[in-house]
Amino acid sequence: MTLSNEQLIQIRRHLHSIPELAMHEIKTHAYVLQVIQSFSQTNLEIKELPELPTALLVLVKGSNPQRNIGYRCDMDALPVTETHESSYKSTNPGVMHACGHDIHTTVALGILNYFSENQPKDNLVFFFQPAEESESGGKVAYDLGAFSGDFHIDEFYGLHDNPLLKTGVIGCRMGTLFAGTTEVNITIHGKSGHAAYPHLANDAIVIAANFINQVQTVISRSIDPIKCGVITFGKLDAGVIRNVIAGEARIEGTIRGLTQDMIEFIRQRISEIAEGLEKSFICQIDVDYNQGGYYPVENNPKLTKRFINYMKENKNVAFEETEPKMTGEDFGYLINKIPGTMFWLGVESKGALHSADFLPNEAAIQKGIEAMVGFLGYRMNLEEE
Ligand SMILES: CC(=O)N[C@@H](CCC[C@H](N)C(=O)O)C(=O)O
Repeated sequence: MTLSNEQLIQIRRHLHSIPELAMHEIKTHAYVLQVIQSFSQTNLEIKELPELPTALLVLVKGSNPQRNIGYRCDMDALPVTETHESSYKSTNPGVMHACGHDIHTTVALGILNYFSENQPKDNLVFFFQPAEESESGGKVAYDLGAFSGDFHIDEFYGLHDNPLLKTGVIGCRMGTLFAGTTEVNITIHGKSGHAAYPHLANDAIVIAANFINQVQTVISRSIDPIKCGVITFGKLDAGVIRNVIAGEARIEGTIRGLTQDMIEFIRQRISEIAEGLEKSFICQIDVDYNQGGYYPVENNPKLTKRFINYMKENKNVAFEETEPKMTGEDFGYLINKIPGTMFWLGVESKGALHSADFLPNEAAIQKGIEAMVGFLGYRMNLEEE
């Protein structure tokens, strides 16, 4: 049975009501599996990964396969408390689909549903991925050998929703779509003490303040202004009470650049600043970096040219050429290994990605499905040049 627009919206709303953090997508995985099991199973094969139990792969067997085409969606949510009131509001306190992965998953289910009813020519491999926001679920799956044998992938596609594009618009570009990122954790070891005796302590909060201010000069003063980079510290923990000097501070952040060279340059400058502060404040500063799978999202030239041309020429699709953005994605790792294209789907929300008032327009779901079903049909009928 082909899912109606109403059913797709119900699926999205159910997913929205059960958001789960990276690597904990247990209810989401069970629900997605239940939806897939309601589809015609004639040409479907489901693969689970015991070492990555919230992931799911589905093969749709083609009628005359020349290749395996992959389609990936991510399923995890964020530690954000939703502000919008609705009948499908998050039932998991403090967790919200604030990045639209509920939309991504529903679009993937819609495309899969279509091809379960209309056998494709090529094999299609759907990857329902856990842990995009952290912990690199895509990389973990790849490194576990998920995309091997019948589930190998020759070319890979995936989307991200975009609140700044009009609903249903497909956005893409040749080259780099998203930045590469690196998570950075800094622990400052000072010495705690009485608020009245600062000379007998070593205030980790003062060191953290200096560290944060100095690091901001990396972007404003160390990098070529024509190129770009981002350093955001989203979390700072220090101290226990107003009249005890903090002995330790912990800062968590993310570094972004459109090239791997830029990311490495920023890392080096942060380490140099930490070393300088260790000397000037006579303290110890540990800096840990973790890039995981968040490589720059570099679209494959041949596949992306074909994708963009199709979207531009299709009268039912509104296409926009987009600028690179500093968002990260571990799809960057997957398309570093397997040629692929990532694109945006406009969802026109006043609230930004990662914000408590993110409110995507659900009408984008059907548009995304139609654009991708159309593209895959076209791509499968092309003779390979
Ligand atoms: C699309 C999006 O918002 N992706 C996340 C990816 C997280 C990357 C990693 N955990 C980091 O923080 O560096 C993003 O924040 O851009």
